[in-house]
Amino acid sequence: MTEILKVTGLSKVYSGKVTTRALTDIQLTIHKGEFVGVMGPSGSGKTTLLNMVSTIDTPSSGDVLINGHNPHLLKKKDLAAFRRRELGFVFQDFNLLDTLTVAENIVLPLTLDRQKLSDIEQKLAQVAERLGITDILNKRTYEISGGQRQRAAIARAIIPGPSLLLADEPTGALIRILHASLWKP
Ligand SMILES: Nc1ncnc2c1ncn2[C@@H]1O[C@H](COP(=O)(O)OP(=O)(O)OP(=O)(O)O)[C@@H](O)[C@H]1O
Repeated sequence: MTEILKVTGLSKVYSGKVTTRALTDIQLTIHKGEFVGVMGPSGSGKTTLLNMVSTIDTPSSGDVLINGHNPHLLKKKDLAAFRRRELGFVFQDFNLLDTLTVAENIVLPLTLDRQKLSDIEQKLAQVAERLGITDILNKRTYEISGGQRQRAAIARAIIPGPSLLLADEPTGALIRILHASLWKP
C-alpha cells in the first residue's frame, strides 16, 4: 500500500521565555485511502503535529515525508507549489473569501497554479457536482448556508487532487461528507 504520509522521529521544542517540548519522537504512517483522526487532551500537541505535516512550521528534529517527498527541504517558492498540489486543507472556520463567489473560492488553488481556463472549468464542474453545490457557484459566500460553506471549503481543498487532505478540528458533518467517498485520491 502506498505511504502517503510518513512521520519519523518527529520532535518539536518551542523555545521562548519558557521552553516547551510539544512533541517527542512521533512516528506515524498513513497509507493511501486511509482516514485517520488524531485525538488527545488539550495541549498534547495535535495542532503542533498538524503544523509540521502541513509545513506551516518546521520540526526541531525528525522527518515528514508526503508522497515520498520531504517538503521541509524545499525552497520557499517550490514549497508553495508543493503545498498547493499535494496538500488540501479544510480549516475550522473554512477560510472562504467573502469578496469572491463560491466558484472563485473553489478554483483559487488552480488559478494560483496558472492552470488553463478550460481545465479549471472542467475540474470545477466535476467537483461541484460531486459535492452537490452546482447551483450555488455564482453566489457570494455570505449568501449560502453553513453546510454549503463547508462543502465549498472541501471542494477548494480537493480540486487540485491532493495526496493528503488535512482538517483541523473536523466536525461530525465534515467527517460524514468525507466518509461518503466524496474524496477519491
Ligand atoms: N507557538 C508556540 N510557542 C510556544 N509554545 C507553544 C506554541 N504553540 C503551542 N505551544 C505549546 O505546545 C504544547 C502543544 O500545543 P498544541 O497547540 O499543539 O496542543 P493541542 O493538542 O493542539 O491543544 P488543543 O486541543 O488545546 O488545541 C502546549 O503546551 C502549548 O502551550
